[in-house]
Amino acid sequence: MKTESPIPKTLSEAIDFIAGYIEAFPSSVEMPLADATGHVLAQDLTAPANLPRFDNAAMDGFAVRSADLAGGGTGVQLRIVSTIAAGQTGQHEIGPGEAARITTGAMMPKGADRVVMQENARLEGNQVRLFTASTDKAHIRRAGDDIAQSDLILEAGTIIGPGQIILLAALGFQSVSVTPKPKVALLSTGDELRDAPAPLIPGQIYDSNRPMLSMMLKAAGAEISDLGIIGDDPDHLLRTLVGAAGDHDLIISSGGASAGFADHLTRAVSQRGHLEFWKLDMRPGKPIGFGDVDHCPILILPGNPLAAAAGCAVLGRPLVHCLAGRKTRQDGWLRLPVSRSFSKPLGRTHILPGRLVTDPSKGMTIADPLPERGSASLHTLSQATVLIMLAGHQANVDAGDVVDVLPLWQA
Ligand SMILES: Nc1nc2c(c(=O)[nH]1)N[C@H]1C(S)=C(S)[C@@H](COP(=O)(O)OP(=O)(O)OC[C@H]3O[C@@H](n4cnc5c(N)ncnc54)[C@H](O)[C@@H]3O)O[C@H]1N2
Ligand code: MOO
Repeated sequence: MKTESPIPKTLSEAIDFIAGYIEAFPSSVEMPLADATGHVLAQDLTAPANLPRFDNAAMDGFAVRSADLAGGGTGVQLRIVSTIAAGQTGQHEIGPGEAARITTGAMMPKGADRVVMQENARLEGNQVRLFTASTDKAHIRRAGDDIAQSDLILEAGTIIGPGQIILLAALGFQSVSVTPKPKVALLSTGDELRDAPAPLIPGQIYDSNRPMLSMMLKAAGAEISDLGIIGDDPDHLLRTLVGAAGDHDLIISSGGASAGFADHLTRAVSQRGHLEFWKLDMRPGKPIGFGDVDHCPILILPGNPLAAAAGCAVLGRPLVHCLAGRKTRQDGWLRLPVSRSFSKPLGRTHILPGRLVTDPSKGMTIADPLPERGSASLHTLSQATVLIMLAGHQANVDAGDVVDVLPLWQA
């Protein structure tokens, strides 16, 4: 699948390219509410009922008629004719000179148009004396004040989290229509890689990218097929990619992305598809590539762990989000002051692993780059919580300048 768009060279062009390239799933599945967290809503939802469902008391106290409080209203004595707890329906209509004892959330009785807090009342047998003014707050939550029946409550493309679950639960939804999770095939390449507990001979290392990428992509909403480690054998690699392309929505690889004699990925993609872009003007992550194998999109991440993590955060996650139909593309990016100054070549995006810290002088959150250890540093990755983005157009960044910051491990 070759597109006519210009070939992306910068990270932001690559992000835009991917958003234009990927089409969200047209299909949907019905998901029980209890399992829906992390899924993306497939259709707009409207409210089947008002919220609150009925006029109810916002405070524990006494439901009364405002007219009885007229003329200053302090020290007014009313007769208690009923008690209404949350969950009960008030049977009595409150008449002149009458009050109902009521709890927070209980349905307002007919006739009453305000609640006097019990802190402003004194019980005197079956009477209550009220110390309040008719200008005080009414303390009633009106039906439909929060959400009106038929209101659009959640748009297709919304990611379902606890904030959406509480609303859906309150409206009585038991299930929702969501897009299926994108099926992502994940592989590592390199003859040097082994999975623990296999013993290592000199020259070999354990595959650490794959477990990290798997967690990052699952958190982003992907269903992962682990294709394991593929050695530096071009035929085996091509067979693996073609096999995965048939029943996955996306392939993500790490390693073998650059131009060394054992780097076969870009060639494999060119044989069975199209390499849309390769090599971005960014550090780390320069050899990142993107294209398709038999029409299945593939993101080729570099082997260096920091480059793999950064590439997954800036391009892998958005790819999964696009496939799942997630609406907001710039999800998660923050604008924060950076803790120290930097100089870098104009035109190139620099991604610095860092942490969020509090600026002691201002008490504000700022982004603090970790000491430079190179893009193979697992120590750095284990300490980092954010990626600090120094944009291509910035040659000099001073301490306090506001930069783009992306939480590294977020969903
Ligand atoms: N002559 C050049 N050499 C390199 C260039 C270059 O432009 N010219 N670019 C460097 C940069 S930048 C990067 S990033 C790496 C990326 O190369 P590859 O994607 O081909 O990655 P590999 O060579 O396969 O591996 C690089 C490094 O990472 C280790 N690795 C690979 N996979 C894993 C894994 N799953 N878990 C843990 N570690 C992994 C691998 O052993 C290597 O040490 O190329 C530079 N070279
Ligand atoms: O750019 Mo490589 O991607 O430095 O590690």
